[in-house]
Amino acid sequence: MTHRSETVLDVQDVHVEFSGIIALDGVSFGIAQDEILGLIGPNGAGKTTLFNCLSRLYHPSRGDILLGGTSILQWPAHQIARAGIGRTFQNVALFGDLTVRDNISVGMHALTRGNLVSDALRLPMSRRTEARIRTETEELAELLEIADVLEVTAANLPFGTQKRVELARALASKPRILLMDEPAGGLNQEEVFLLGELMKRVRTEFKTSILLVEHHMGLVMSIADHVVALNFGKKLAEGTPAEIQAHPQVIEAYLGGGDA
Ligand SMILES: Nc1ncnc2c1ncn2[C@@H]1O[C@H](COP(=O)(O)OP(=O)(O)OP(=O)(O)O)[C@@H](O)[C@H]1O
Repeated sequence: MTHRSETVLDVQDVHVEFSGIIALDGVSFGIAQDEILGLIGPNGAGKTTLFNCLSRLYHPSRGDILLGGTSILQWPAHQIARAGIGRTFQNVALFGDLTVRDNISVGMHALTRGNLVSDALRLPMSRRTEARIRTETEELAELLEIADVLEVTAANLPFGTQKRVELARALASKPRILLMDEPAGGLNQEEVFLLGELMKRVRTEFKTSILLVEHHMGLVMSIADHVVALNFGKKLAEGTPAEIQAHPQVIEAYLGGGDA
């Protein structure tokens, strides 16, 4: 076992049931600071259900989820970015008719609040705030190698580029933890490799912990620091990628289910 630093997010004994089907059965694990944690498991293992609990779409019937020691279960889903949790979607959820610049800025507006009076009067943002958003948008675009398409309408971009725009938007709200739902889906081999490199750079530059739910084992095993394997709603194993790849029950779960 490698040493892991203090946890940022703690999943504690989470239990979710859908009219008799137990989707998660007492799952517990933690995500450390600046860590990329891969969450894997065969079809129906409970990955999406857990992801949806973390993004507050589902509410566990038992257990707790703590971010920086505070339960997130009181936060409504639409305020989760404010709580410090960013996310990307499996099929990319951008504002297709907005430019890349505006899509990224939207993520920053989630954090930028005027006071109640200026909100009520719908006063424009201060010039300083506008300038800051502009600079930060451009810095993010630079990092994610989309600076050359900042003024392009999002819907007109290739899927792989749209994914990077979505990642930039999620990072714009400066999350403590970033949830990524099958980011490799729909990408070719080279794009998956580039995505992995990008995620490592994001982690280093932003000090963001990343929870990666992913079927693409090559990606998980090459970039995750720590892996949690689920099966039938329970945690089967956790450890380094090498430990998980060699874990007899994990191998059995994948081979047994015919899912790789
Ligand atoms: N909304 C729902 N209503 C009823 N049952 C559900 C619902 N969502 C998930 N389940 C069930 O909960 C279990 C876990 O499903 P979940 O989608 O979380 O697995 P998964 O690991 O994400 O699978 P996959 O890799 O196929 O996406 C499955 O038995 C599934 O049928």
